[in-house]
Amino acid sequence: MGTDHTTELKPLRPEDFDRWWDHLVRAFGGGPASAEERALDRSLTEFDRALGVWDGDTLVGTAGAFSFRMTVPGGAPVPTAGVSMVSVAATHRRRGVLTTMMRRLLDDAHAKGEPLAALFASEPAIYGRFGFGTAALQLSAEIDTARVTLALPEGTERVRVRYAPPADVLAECEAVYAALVPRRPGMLARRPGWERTALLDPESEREGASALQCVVAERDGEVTGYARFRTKMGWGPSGHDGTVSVEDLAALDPVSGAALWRFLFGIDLMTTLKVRGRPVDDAWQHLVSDLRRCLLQVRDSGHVRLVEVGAALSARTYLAPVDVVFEVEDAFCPWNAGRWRLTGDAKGASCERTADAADLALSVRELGAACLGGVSLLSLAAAGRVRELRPGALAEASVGFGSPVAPWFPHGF
Ligand SMILES: CC(=O)SCCNC(=O)CCNC(=O)[C@H](O)C(C)(C)COP(=O)(O)OP(=O)(O)OC[C@H]1O[C@@H](n2cnc3c(N)ncnc32)[C@H](O)[C@@H]1OP(=O)(O)O
Repeated sequence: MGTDHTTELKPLRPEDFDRWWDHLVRAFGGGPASAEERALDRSLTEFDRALGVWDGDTLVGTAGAFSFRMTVPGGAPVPTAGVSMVSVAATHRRRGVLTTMMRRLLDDAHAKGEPLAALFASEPAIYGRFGFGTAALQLSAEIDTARVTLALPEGTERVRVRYAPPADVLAECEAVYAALVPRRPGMLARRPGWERTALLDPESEREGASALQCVVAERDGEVTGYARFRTKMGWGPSGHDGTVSVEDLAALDPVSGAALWRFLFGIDLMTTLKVRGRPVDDAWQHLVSDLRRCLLQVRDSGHVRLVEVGAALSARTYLAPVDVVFEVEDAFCPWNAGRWRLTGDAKGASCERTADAADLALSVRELGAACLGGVSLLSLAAAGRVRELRPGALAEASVGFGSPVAPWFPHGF
């Protein structure tokens, strides 16, 4: 299949992987990339879902999909194409190479029966045209731990926190991660091997910080949480001024989480705690004495596309009863366009084709933004992106689509 007169889209052959990966690294600025990362990416690449665009013998485009299952409101794991590895040579930009690759990736996901596709965007402006909506946000903070204190829940003192080499406790940490997957929309069940991405720790990317460190939380001898982090020493005019940067933290219960945060807040000689890529409703915000001194920032995280509207909306549950007809616009995946009746509640849902009059009109991008429960249809309507055609339908759908837990994408891909 050609993208223009000279280029051709082909599946990635294993013998072309190194060129393909080098192309991707160059498109992302050509920064240092370790042999370890290359080998891990190779092992995670699903060659039957990876694409290259060639101009003669020259590789000019890369893209691929990973087979995840993503949690939706209600807890169901929904097969999801994790779109990734997108790069187009600067010599061939803005000629439709990405568009051709996205066409193939979404057609393949549709043929496989995956109701959803998801991605992390290098630039949020790229993917709306392909029907992706910003479905999850992420929180960063820079906490002044010399002044901000924690109020700990009862029982925190019974949690033991111990250092462990990150690789030695990988299986226990992955078990904690897996137990958390059903609890939050956006969480990804992933194939074995993905857990190793958390261990990548090339010296060239540490910027003067320590190697990756890990502590686990234990209750009654069981691992109930973990934190992976780095420390970086600093000395200012008035003395110690070190920084702790949290890479990853997960806990099965409130006291295990509190014990891990207490540990991170209390490391001697450190005065700043940096966290990034956290859920917007992360619990530590309710433990701190002074949220203002935590310098919160929010940005987009996961972008979601409904590959199959009916299957995607019937896979989740709804906080309150919903019975609405959507008029959906979807120029890129026209099999979704038209009217769908969604009926559902907290127990389950169905979403079928209908000839009935529409209650709400919107594009598939708005459904992508709203489907994990983190973006309200009402707020999209306030921006003119959803139109209410039956009075009351907007409030009804907005409440139903909500989620008590903020959606969050646990890691990049
Ligand atoms: C999921 C991921 O992997 S995210 C990583 C994406 N990769 C990168 O950021 C690496 C550096 N950038 C690139 O490799 C390329 O510039 C890409 C992949 C972003 C775009 O590839 P191209 O082949 O130039 O895109 P293509 O020509 O198909 O563009 C399709 C449309 O998107 C628009 N578009 C492309 N890139 C951008 C952008 N960065 N910002 C806004 N719009 C964009 C084009 O203008 C075009 O619009 P049109 O249909 O109205 O004419």
